[in-house]
Amino acid sequence: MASHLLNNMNTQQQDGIVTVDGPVLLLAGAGSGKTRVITHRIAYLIEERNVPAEQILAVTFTNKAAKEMAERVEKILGHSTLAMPTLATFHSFCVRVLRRDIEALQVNGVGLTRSFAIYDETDQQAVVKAALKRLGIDDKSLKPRVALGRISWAKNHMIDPQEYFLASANPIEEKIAHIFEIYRKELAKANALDFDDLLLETVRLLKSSKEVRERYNRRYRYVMIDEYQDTNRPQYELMKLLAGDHGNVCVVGDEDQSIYSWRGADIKNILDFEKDFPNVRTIRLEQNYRSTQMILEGAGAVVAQNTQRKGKNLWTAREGGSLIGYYEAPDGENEALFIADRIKKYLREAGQQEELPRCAVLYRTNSQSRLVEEALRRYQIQYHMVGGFSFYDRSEVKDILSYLKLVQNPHDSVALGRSVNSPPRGIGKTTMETLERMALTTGISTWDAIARATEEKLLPARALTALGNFRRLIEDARAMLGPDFAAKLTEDVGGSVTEDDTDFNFVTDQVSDVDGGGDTSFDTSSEPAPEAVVDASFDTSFNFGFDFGPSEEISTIAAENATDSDAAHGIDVASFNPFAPALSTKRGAPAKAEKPSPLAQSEAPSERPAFRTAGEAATLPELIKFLNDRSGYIRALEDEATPESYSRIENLKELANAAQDAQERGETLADFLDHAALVSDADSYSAEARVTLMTLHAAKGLEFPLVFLTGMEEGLFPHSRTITDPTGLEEERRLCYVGMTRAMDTLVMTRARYRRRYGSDMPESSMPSRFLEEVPSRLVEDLGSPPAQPQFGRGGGSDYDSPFERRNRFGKGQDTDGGDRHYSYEDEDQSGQGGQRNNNLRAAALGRPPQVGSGSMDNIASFFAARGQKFTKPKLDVPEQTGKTGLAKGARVRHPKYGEGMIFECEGNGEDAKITVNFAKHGVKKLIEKFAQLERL
Ligand SMILES: Nc1ncnc2c1ncn2[C@@H]1O[C@H](COP(=O)(O)OP(=O)(O)OP(=O)(O)O)[C@@H](O)[C@H]1O
Repeated sequence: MASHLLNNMNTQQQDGIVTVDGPVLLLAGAGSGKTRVITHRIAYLIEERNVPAEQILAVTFTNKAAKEMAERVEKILGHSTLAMPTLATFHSFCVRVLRRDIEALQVNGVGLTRSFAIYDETDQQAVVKAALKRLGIDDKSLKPRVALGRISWAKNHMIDPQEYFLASANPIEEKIAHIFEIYRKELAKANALDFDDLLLETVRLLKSSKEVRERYNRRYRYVMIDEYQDTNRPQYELMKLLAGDHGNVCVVGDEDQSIYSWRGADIKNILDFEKDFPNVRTIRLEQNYRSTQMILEGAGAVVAQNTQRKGKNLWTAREGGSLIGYYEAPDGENEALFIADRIKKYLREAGQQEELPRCAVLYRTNSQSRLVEEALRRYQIQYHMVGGFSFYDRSEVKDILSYLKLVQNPHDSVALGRSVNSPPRGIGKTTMETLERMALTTGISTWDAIARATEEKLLPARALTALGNFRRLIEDARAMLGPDFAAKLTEDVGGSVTEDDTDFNFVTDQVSDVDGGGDTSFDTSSEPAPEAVVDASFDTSFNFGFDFGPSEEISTIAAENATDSDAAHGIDVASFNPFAPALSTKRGAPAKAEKPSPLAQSEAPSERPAFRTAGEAATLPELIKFLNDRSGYIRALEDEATPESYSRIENLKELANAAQDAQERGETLADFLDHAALVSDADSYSAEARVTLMTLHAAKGLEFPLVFLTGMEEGLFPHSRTITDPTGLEEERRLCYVGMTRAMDTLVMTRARYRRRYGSDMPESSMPSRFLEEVPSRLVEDLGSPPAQPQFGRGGGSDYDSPFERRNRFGKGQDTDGGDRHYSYEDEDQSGQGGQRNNNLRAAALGRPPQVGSGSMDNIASFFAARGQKFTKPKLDVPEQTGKTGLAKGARVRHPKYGEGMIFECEGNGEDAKITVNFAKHGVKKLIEKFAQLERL
């Protein structure tokens, strides 16, 4: 059937789009248009096959990919449909399923409820630490992170604590099995799941409940799984369960881009798909539309060294292109400066031609970003870093999120542990230990332990008062989510309540809400909210949206009315939806709750009315503001009165903004917390950024006209952990392939001959990555790497002797324009007289003129001048200084790295004044005064 959706698609792509019935394996090489095929396939199902959108499910790995897919589908369809297919990540899909159906797993009413919490790594660590303590294991002999890694490994392989114990080969493994068991029980008690559990519990649910499974199979008639090569065992099982009897499952992947074995991904899933579904149709996408032939050939040559692959003949019509660039810097700093220089040039040149010049600097490990960041700052180049310290990881944000988690699920013991004394409210370690012991011995949650301790007066009066206040704070916040809260508030401020307003119904089905689907198999009928119990003495004096007045100690909800059950407050926190109007509109299914909330509009807080319609609960930003204030958190930060504490306050305000955005998207408290938990590193990628820094893992799926692949050194890439492990090494090679194939027009690979490791004073010599050797030399151009130097004071010989260099052109490029070039400013290690003399000797040996002032600012300037480029001295991101610090010859100084020394010589004046210092332990160093951080002794 000719369809406009097949326009501009090659034959294989067309096949991939129209083959919608039965199992399909789409083997898609890098840049071969798999995202394009998936999105067109979805549009094809909707437009040409008249499949209702809500019957389509596409699962990806990142929120970013899911979002992009949704946008692309909408664009292809040329309109936004009321019903959209479900485009979700594995984890978010599982959260939706569990938020709706997890209670089907309960046995005799025992089991997790829909208001379960999601534990992130910090929460998990807290549980593991407590388990270690309980077992009397020193956390230095067994690191919590290690134990957690093993637990996660076991879960990803679907091994339970007992099986783990039976298979354990040594006492450490046995201990981990015990920790695993405690960990499992603690999470169950806290009504919490970790990330791995989200998948495991969904699989368990779909396996154990035929009714639930069939409902999802009826709902999702067409299932697509992206990045199938990265699926682990639970994801594989989930795929099979979702494929159901209809078998309309299309998996898309590239075995050469499988890079997540450390997260349990099993490359066999893709290699064996044809065995799992004997009637599978396999389609190979082999035309690459992204990269030049040079880049593709280079990447292909690298990955061809792997044995675990099906093999593809990836080709491109983009013949030629520039050679793959290679630069070998003397050290990490110079590597970074080289990159910054190239980027500056690229942005200047490309900026005139391309609409949006974009480039990426890719590295194997996050810590490599530091030097590149510093160099970019020196060059005043703005950059965007993916995977830095996430907003949701900041301690103050985590603290307030813990309060919110507790409002959602008071049995979340980790959230309670985090918030109970933050800010300090006199609840000491001993009190908490007593409560935890009580919880442990009686099998109740810490929250319930507080109630019991209060009832039975098991703790000193002071502790009980403090705990009572804390408990009331949470109860008050929970009460804000109850329907009667608004009526109460309205009465108190003299507002009028209409009859219609009083029977507000909560929308209970979050799965449909999020999907926007109207499938009847997902009954979205509203459930009436249970009666709310709010004491008549409820204090409404705190003024929502403005100033929250008194802190917790004068909360007036009577303690006796603060009960533990969700129903007691008339809220079902899992299904509670304070933003029903937005939601109902989205779903096109008007409900009684549609009456627009005055507070659901984006008014500035100060413009909001101080009352609301009865039946309306507080909004999410109001709840956050209430907690910020009544917990005393903001006040404590204000009291600190430091720039740091003010910036923390700003972060908390930003959290309220995030909540406002969430509200406008129609999200519930549970959605908001889920979102905060599921935000991942890769999600911070911005397509508008001109310069992006990220790890190779995060770069998956992206493309850039210019890509730098840095740190191409043995031990760094491939990572030292994998060097003796053939399987690990193959994965590193795939990672290299992923990195290289991100480049569209230009690929530059760099390495440093010497690199500082583990903060060592002396940089260590490195060997070029074996992956460099695997790129045929005819594809490589040396970008002017300076010749290897004998390294002075570094204890290592020249790596010119490396077997890789001898065998490969990498690292032995012709130094076409002569000169011993260093992108170095202080070049402290070589600026001593001896170093200079030997550099010049080396230069002479290579038939080049001796250098003047090697490694100094002037040298850089002359280097650039020699290349016919204008050298603009970079402005550094450091406070301007006069350079006239009064340091003179003979003065004694201390340097942060070189220790004590005496000034030997001072040259120049002003901000570029240079100082030569004779350091007791490190000899003579020439430093630029304004950067040297010298302390006068
Ligand atoms: N038939 C086509 N004609 C023109 N351009 C195409 C075609 N198919 C794909 N492209 C372009 O090729 C590039 C790569 O496509 P896409 O991102 O879908 O590839 P991919 O297979 O998902 O890549 P990877 O797996 O490497 O991340 C995009 O810029 C896309 O627009």
